[in-house]
Amino acid sequence: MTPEDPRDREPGARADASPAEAAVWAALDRVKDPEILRPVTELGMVDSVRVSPDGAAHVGIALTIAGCPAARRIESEVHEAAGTTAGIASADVSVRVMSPEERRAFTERVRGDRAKRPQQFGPDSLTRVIAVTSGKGGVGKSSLTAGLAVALAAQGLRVGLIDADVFGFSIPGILGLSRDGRVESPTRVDDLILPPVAHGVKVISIGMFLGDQDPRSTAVSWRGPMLHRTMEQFLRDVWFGDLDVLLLDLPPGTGDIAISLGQLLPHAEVLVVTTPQEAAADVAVRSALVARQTGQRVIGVVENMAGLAQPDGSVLDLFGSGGGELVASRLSDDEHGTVPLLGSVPLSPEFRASGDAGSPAVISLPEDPAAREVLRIASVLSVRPQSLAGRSLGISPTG
Ligand SMILES: Nc1ncnc2c1ncn2[C@@H]1O[C@H](COP(=O)(O)OP(=O)(O)OP(=O)(O)O)[C@@H](O)[C@H]1O
Repeated sequence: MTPEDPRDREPGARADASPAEAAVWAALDRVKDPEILRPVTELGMVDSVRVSPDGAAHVGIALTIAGCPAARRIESEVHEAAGTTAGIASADVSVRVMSPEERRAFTERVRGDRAKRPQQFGPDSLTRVIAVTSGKGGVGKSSLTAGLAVALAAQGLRVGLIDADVFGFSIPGILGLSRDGRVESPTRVDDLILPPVAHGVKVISIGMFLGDQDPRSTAVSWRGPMLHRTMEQFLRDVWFGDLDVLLLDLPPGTGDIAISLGQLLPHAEVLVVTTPQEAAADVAVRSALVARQTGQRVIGVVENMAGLAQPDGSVLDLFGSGGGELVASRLSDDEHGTVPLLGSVPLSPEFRASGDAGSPAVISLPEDPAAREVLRIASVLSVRPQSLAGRSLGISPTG
């Protein structure tokens, strides 16, 4: 046989496909790995496609691990894609687990050769990094960070979110990745850590690394060096792929994490969340000044928990008013320019309830006044601020 002899080729391989098989391959091009967000065909996960004369499609796939939720989802989406291809009467999918060699090749295909890999989010990275900070706890920083991340992803941006609030990690709950005391954990393929994806956002949280411990009753009481190492590992070993935006939910205040992240990500931009309470302004300003000391740039202030609309049309300013404006003006000076108040998110019981239910209001209740304001702030953020006025992020929406 000559090398060109078709009988030499792998049975079911794409190069050898009949028209019906080619149609199934094309349908499988649209099935994406739910964590890597790239087509399973491109990732080498489809072994073979065969269509018998009676229109039955037989698809063989190779997964890194079997039985995990992502694996079940890939299997069912492959089945659905093959079964609904025009001209296909029925479909079955056979699944096998990759060998260690195949897994190694897979991880290299995903992130490139370790030695040649650039540092994720380093100075040359095109990813915009936005750290969200606040002076006090409980001002809604995590809720806003999660809402902004989901809203940016809904605009078609590739978004990652690191929950660096080690003492009060609440992002998995808000994004529906935590149920009955169990937090969805990242998938590990050898030394590749793949973050779970929620509402289009790749999410990593300290709450995902507690093993069997219930996050509701587990306290992370680590000292500075341990926290620093964890943040370093999040930035280095968790594979986010090419992102347009990485959001970081910082713990409130000016502690070890804020300083570590300032050192690890000196080019990050900082968003300050505060309440309308003027008395809270000092502490919010201080959290922004720590970020500035490490070279980060404060791009704006968001006021949260502003006036609650009453049924009679009046507005109840539960936490006073003017706090956001005050923080923005205190952070504006000749050296740093004007720090804008990017928005004022009202109190909304529905916004809180949807966060508690793990279903962010920006998706489940986009007409809610708080959700609407978060969506508006996200659209302001997706255009570079003042110094590069009007310039878009330079990215194209993902399909
Ligand atoms: N605009 C809003 N209207 C009503 N409730 C809100 C609003 N924003 C946040 N909340 C609620 O306030 C509580 C605190 O919010 P969140 O956990 O986001 O605060 P935080 O600043 O991240 O707190 P910490 O940093 O201490 O973890 C949550 O129950 C959240 O649902």
